[in-house]
Amino acid sequence: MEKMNFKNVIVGWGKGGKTLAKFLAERGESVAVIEASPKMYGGTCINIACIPSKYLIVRSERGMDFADAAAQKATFIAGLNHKNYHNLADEESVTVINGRARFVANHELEVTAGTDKVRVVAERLFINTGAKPVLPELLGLVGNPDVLTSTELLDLKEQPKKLAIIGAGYISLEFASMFVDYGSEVAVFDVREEFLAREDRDLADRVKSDLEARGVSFHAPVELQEIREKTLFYKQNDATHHFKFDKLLVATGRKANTENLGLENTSIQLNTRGEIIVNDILETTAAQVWAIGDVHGGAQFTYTSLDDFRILKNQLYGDKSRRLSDRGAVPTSVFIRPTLSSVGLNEQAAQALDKPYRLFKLATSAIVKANVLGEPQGLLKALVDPETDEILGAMIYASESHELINLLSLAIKAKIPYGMIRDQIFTHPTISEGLNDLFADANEVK
Ligand SMILES: Cc1cc2nc3c(=O)[nH]c(=O)nc-3n(C[C@H](O)[C@H](O)[C@H](O)COP(=O)(O)OP(=O)(O)OC[C@H]3O[C@@H](n4cnc5c(N)ncnc54)[C@H](O)[C@@H]3O)c2cc1C
Ligand SMILES: NC(=O)c1ccc[n+]([C@@H]2O[C@H](COP(=O)([O-])OP(=O)(O)OC[C@H]3O[C@@H](n4cnc5c(N)ncnc54)[C@H](O)[C@@H]3O)[C@@H](O)[C@H]2O)c1
Repeated sequence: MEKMNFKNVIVGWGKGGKTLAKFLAERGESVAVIEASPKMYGGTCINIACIPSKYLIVRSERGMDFADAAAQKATFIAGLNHKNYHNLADEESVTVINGRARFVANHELEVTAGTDKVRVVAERLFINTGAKPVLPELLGLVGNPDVLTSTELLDLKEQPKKLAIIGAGYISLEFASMFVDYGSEVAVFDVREEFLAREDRDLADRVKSDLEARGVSFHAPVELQEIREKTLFYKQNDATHHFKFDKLLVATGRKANTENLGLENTSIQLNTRGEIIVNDILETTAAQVWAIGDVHGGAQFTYTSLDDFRILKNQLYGDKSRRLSDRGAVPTSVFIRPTLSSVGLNEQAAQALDKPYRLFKLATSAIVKANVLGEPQGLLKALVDPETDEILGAMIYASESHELINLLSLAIKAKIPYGMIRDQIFTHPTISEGLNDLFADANEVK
């Protein structure tokens, strides 16, 4: 069997890994990137997750027809995939190896593509294999052609008229918000009673009632019983109900992609959730082997995978000052309508930590731009440290909050006192100028 040797090998074309590969290539180091599927050049985000979903979401909000949006999306994503491939493959010192990698030893992999096999030996190894959907154990789920994960749903060419969704997390809410805008009937089922459990109740309740007002129905807590062809049977309040669907989306979380990776042949250890154990600088339990992105657990975002790259770059070529533990508050955005974004501590987290806070609240309807946009629904909240005046956390449920939250994230990191944002000049009319008002004395909740 052919044996290839490289200084650096990256397993999986994830966000952090592809950025690292480019960086290493620009330094002239030999790099191999092993990717299981040509459809995934560029990784999960651009091919089957963030980008295709946001492409379709934006067009649903513009009133576009689903089939047209889906066709345009397919062309757009094919272009991104192509661009991502060439971004690495055209580098002189990069070798793209097509096939599924499996460890045979700490620094040796066997890569299989059809009947072809090669051995790849690496001085330094970076595991960036991402995550995959968790499927609940439910009779009739596996093998049902109308039961889909987000990957297959994003590939549909025709709009499902009736969409059932199992799970009420990030993926579910984004798809629910999008498909009601395309005109589908959407019903969401969750085993957990509490909606968006990590959010403060005032915000979560508003998100739920706004989605309900737009036509999404929520059923929780339910006990899922079985799926028979295009019908979901579930129990709620001791009675059995059913929902007939065209397509059913399973969105019950994603788990680290470590199965069948041959890690039993190495000293790379997993935790009980099957995630690769890493230390504060992303080293696994094997020397000269690192893990990047979803595969090592924690927050599952493209931008945290990218930040893993920054840590590795700093640790391997910089002043070794960056680590996971200095990442600070990671902002998040759920791309529903309007967007729900947050960073840092919310009220329930502050209370759990016994952390004193001053609370500021503003209804989105008080921001003129939100009314101009025709999206006055929503709420802004911020927590401030009573001693230092620093912002502890912010939650914005308003149009364009996915942009605004990054400004607040920076303010938290830079320890900017809230008064500076209250008195900052912002352009008009914008959603950002709402921050002048949010932090005004009159909006402090005593
Ligand atoms: C529907 C959806 C929407 C999302 N929206 C957002 C969003 O808006 N914003 C956001 O930040 N995050 C979003 N996420 C999460 C985000 O997509 C992931 O957190 C991110 O892509 C993880 O990147 P990664 O670097 O860990 O690896 P990935 O990008 O997941 O890359 C892993 C790669 O490894 C390959 N691979 C796996 N096993 C092997 C093997 N044995 N051999 C060779 N190759 C292998 C895979 O084919 C894949 O290409 C979304 C996720 C989903 C599912
Ligand atoms: N905008 C973004 O940044 C974005 C968008 C989509 C996904 N993502 C990432 O992808 C990850 C995965 O998303 P997700 O929505 O699959 O997971 P999630 O963890 O956000 O939500 C899973 C939901 O499924 C429910 N659930 C679990 N088991 C169930 C069962 N057996 N029956 C019914 N309900 C069940 C949970 O109660 C929860 O509400 C997210 O955690 C996020 O990190 C990010």
